[in-house]
Amino acid sequence: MTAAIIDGKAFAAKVRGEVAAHVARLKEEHGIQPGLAVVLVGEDPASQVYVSSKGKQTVEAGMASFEHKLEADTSEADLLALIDRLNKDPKVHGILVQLPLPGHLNSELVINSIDPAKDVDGFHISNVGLLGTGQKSMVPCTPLGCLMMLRDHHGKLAGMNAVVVGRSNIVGKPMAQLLLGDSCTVTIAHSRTKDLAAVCRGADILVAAVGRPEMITGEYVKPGATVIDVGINRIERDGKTKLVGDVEFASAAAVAGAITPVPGGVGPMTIACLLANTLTACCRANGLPEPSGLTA
Ligand SMILES: Nc1nc2c(c(=O)[nH]1)N[C@@H](CN(C=O)c1ccc(C(=O)N[C@@H](CCC(=O)O)C(=O)O)cc1)CN2
Repeated sequence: MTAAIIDGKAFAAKVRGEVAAHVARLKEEHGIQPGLAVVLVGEDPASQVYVSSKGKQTVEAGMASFEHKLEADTSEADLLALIDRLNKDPKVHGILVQLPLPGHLNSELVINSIDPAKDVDGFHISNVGLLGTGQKSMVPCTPLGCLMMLRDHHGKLAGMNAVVVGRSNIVGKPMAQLLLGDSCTVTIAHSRTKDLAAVCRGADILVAAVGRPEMITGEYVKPGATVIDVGINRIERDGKTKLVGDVEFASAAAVAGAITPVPGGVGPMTIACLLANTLTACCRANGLPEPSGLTA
């Protein structure tokens, strides 16, 4: 079998187009412009690229972008004071603190200081609890992007066996909650799961979010399964730096029914869903109906 490629880049462009159309209507009919504030602490090169893409795509969607770039040695008190100002700013509907933060800053404390209604990353403990209990919340962008691609590919997901490899708070756990919300039978597997390959071979939907380059090979894939690769790993190969996922693409694609590539799969959906979440937060803040198809 040769798998169909799920084109995240094209799908993300479609989502961004839908967001932009909603934003234009919000402005025309209500005089409201959604605003997103992104906070970057330090100079991590990958984070700088992601933050700059976020700012560019926010503006392209017709939203206001507020970028706050802070020195790597910024104190926790100064960062919390900035978040407090953004929480109170009516022009700001979404706040995102780019991760990872420098080691001297307490990420949990910082994230939990964001107003949950403006927490467009969906990482605040209140949003985690709301999602876990099936209530309306802000949903983490990467898992939301994966869910959108899966729904687009399969239609209904009810009754499918889903295995999520990875138990991070940012991807693995919320991904499992979302799949459960769509009535999948969900297994969360991880580095200490016994016979991981056999567990994965039970999956109709296999989500790889382990953070280990190309760990999931074709041996882990059930024939015809849909494989979603969340990994973004930079490796050295043949003297060059290469971006690879957590899935060994060639061997997995030979067995799977559908697969997301890296790059061009889940990654672009992360920023598209950030824009969708900012729009959703703005609609909620103004008591307006939420855009359909752009939330979980
Ligand atoms: N506060 C947050 N921090 C981080 C998040 C997040 O969702 N919220 N996720 C990642 C980084 N990230 C967004 O911030 C992100 C990662 C990758 C991509 C992407 O489009 N990747 C491309 C490849 C780009 C490249 O060459 O590096 C792809 O996969 O095609 C977008 C956003 C960690 N931090």
